Amino acid sequence: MNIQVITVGKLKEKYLKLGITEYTKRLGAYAKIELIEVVDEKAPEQASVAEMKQIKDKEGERILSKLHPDTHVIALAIEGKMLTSEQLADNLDKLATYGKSKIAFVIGGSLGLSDDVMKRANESLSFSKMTFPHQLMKLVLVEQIYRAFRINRGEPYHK
Ligand SMILES: C[S@@+](CC[C@H](N)C(=O)[O-])C[C@H]1O[C@@H](n2cnc3c(N)ncnc32)[C@H](O)[C@@H]1O
Repeated sequence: MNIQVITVGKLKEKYLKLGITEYTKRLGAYAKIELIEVVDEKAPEQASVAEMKQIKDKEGERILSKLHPDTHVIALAIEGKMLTSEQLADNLDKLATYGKSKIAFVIGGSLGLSDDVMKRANESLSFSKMTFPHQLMKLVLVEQIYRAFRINRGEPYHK
């Protein structure tokens, strides 16, 4: 399975980089994982609704340009569907069974994902009703993808 994790902006915090690198390395035993960072747009402090839409649209175009037409896209969104780790694992297992070998998880920038990205997404996934910074979300996501593969292999993983 080829998994893309697409995020907006450059990851700067060292502690997040370390965690993401660690889980990406572990995931390498199960899948081909590609971390893609698209350039973010500078958002003014007091952006109008129109300016915010413009920013999300520009970032969205960059995200969409990274997606192959065959890719099954899972957008991370607060208002998306909440799953248990076992359900996420089952979801990935079913996608593989149906021949979906390209999966992309997409995380929005500070203003979230554009309407076009949400329309392109095959499903949306919520990690809770709380708002997480996008870079921290990336770390939690790669850990959960790793956990999903361990669950599907029946391998021990501390609860
Ligand atoms: C700082 S948040 C954006 C907040 C923005 N106001 C919104 O409502 O989308 C940046 C990105 O992190 C992801 N994210 C943050 N919290 C999340 C959650 N609880 N579940 C799923 N994704 C989340 C989403 O992809 C979001 O676009």
